[in-house]
Amino acid sequence: MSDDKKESLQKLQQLLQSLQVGQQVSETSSLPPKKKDEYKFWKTQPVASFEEKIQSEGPIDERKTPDDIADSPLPLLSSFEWVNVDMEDDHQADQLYDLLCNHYVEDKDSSLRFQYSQKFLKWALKSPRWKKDWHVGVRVKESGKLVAFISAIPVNLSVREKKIESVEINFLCVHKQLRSKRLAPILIKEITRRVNKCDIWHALYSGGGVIPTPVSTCRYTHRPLNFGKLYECGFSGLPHNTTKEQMIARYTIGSSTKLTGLRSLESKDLDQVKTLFDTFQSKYELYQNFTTEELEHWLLGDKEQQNLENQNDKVIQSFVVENDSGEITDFVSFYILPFGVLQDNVHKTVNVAYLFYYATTAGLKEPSDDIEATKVLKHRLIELVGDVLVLAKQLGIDVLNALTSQDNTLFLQDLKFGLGDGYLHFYLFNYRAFPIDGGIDKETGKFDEIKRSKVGVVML
Ligand SMILES: CCCCCCCCCCCCCC(=O)SCCNC(=O)CCNC(=O)[C@H](O)C(C)(C)COP(=O)(O)OP(=O)(O)OC[C@H]1O[C@@H](n2cnc3c(N)ncnc32)[C@H](O)[C@@H]1OP(=O)(O)O
Repeated sequence: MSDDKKESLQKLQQLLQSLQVGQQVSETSSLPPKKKDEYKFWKTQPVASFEEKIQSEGPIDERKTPDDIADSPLPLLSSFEWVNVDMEDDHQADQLYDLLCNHYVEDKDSSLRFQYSQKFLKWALKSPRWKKDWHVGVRVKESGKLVAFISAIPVNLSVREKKIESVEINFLCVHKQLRSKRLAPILIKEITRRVNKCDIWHALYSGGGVIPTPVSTCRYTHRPLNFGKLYECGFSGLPHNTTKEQMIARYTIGSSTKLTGLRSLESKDLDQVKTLFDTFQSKYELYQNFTTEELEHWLLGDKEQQNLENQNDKVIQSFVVENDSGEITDFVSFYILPFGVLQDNVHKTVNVAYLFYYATTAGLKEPSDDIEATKVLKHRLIELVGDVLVLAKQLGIDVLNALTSQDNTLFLQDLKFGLGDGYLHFYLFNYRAFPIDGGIDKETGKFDEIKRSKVGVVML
């Protein structure tokens, strides 16, 4: 077959892929596209505007001090009250689970919704240096019902060469019956106030909808592991002229991992993993600087998960490759976050895993030329994530999702990840930054292994 023909066949396959896999959940997909002046809240906030030509990077607002910040929250309607949701109290953690389970992010046709378990939420919200005061809820005074939530956790970010003390904002949620009443801006102002009171002035957040102004945009991709179930749930469709059996065969994977020395990550590996990770991450333009304690939390789980009898029940799964000399040459991790199937279906959940952090020594030292180093890295990542597919399948995962961030575009196609229809936009609060490559072509939304992403953060 000529190269031209091969290329057009490949393009056709990619197109088919993008049509068939993944009704990706799109956060804030309810937001209609708006003209820039219609962002009534966001145009009052220290964020870059759409039309702005960034001249230099740095904070937007002039430096304030915590004393300049109001001591009390904005008032709510008299029937509601501000509360801290205590994630150490199972009953309150359950109320948050309930709110998110019924009102958080859904796909476009409301057929799937993220199902963050209590275990997951405790891990996500109680990372080192967490504060109860940053788990902000709104309750109905009379019934005590939790109807809205927003959270922050502390993070030490790097934006290119600058280190920025920040928070990561997540789990913004308003009960469906209270939507479109401008409660979200009040929650955002309140979390900003509480974070500013701690002398922190910047934040990282992400979402599926466009607001002013993404610093980077990545795309979701999906690798079916149980095509039959995904098809039955309506998560994946059948491409023209194919049968379910053919698709199942296409996505079949081996039953055992291939890398010699691959095993679960243990606490004793953390120092080595940290050194490896720091080196690997520093090539990105947006990444988090983790302490060893943070790495332990994010890769091994909180104490509750570390103490689980069956480690397969952990929402975070991490693995290392150890060579004959006892050196850790690679690590890779994924987290598990099911979707609840909302419509009447034989299946109640889709078991979804998301590729999380990884690092490898491959391509770091030898060979020295860039093209060769990339080939070595690509080859290793195909092996490493290839084994993740097997490990995830063994845990009963139906689909592995990955963004086009990190070095993912090097292996996505080889490992049969298909383009989803969801994007993830990354935002910085009170910080102007030049755009950061998200691994996709801005015009077509397709990924390209030549154009690698510079985004090294992964958000839950
Ligand atoms: C220094 C520290 C700083 C800390 C703060 C940093 C910033 C953090 C920012 C938050 C990062 C969150 C990260 C995550 O958790 S992303 C996950 C977001 N959650 C969901 O998608 C769950 C399902 N949806 C809902 O619960 C509601 O629809 C939400 C709560 C999203 C909006 O409620 P509602 O639909 O009832 O709307 P409203 O009438 O109250 O308000 C309308 C205004 O809100 C703006 N809006 C809507 N959705 C989002 C969104 N996802 N990020 C930022 N802004 C958003 C919108 O443009 C409009 O403003 P403007 O267009 O008029 O200007």
